Amino acid sequence: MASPPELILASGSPRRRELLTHLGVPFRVMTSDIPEISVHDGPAEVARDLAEQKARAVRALLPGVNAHILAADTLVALHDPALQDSGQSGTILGKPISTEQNAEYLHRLSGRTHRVYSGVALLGPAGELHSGVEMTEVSFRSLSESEIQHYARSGEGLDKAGGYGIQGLGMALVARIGGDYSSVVGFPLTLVISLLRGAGVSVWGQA
Ligand SMILES: Cc1cn([C@H]2C[C@H](O)[C@@H](COP(=O)(O)OP(=O)(O)OP(=O)(O)O)O2)c(=O)[nH]c1=O
Repeated sequence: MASPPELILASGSPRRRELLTHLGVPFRVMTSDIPEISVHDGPAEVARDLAEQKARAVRALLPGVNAHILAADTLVALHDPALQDSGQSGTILGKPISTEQNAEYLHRLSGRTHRVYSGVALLGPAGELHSGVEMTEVSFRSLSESEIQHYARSGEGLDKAGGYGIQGLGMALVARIGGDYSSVVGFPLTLVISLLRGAGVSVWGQA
């Protein structure tokens, strides 16, 4: 009887590792560098495509290994209707390169609603690829300059899309969210569970 495929998390994110641990499925972590892709699709397609690229990049490091490879990508897109006319709606905010840029992001998010997209890809041992995207709307309260500077100087936002972490100090920036919280943190558990079960992986005792 062939052993079942192992699960590999193609991510260096400690948050993704922690969230996957909640599902109780044994896994190991492997990372790779992917080329930043410039696609002209919307943010949902970019997130899905980057997740698929991450999974494929780790698969390339493991030729012939009997494994499911799980990857994700999270991005923040401005969405406020008030930005429509200025053409800014849909603008993607990646990880800030400095605390100054982090503060600039917070100015753009302050008092507005934006969308967080998390793409997830699961690449099976025979190359079967299943993926999906989860969108959560996040509304920031109106932030004062000193609050923006205080948060940017904390450094919490520097390794996070949009320059904030809802699971940390960033919780104090948020007025409300509409949708999946785990997706904002970077790993939409509902989507991950459905992809894993779809591939025959048992989660919480149910395949
Ligand atoms: C919006 C938001 C993003 N994030 C994180 C999730 C992701 O880790 C990160 C977005 O960058 P990603 O490129 O999605 O992921 P990563 O570089 O951290 O890790 P890897 O590519 O190896 O999987 O931002 C939070 O932790 N909290 C938040 O509130």
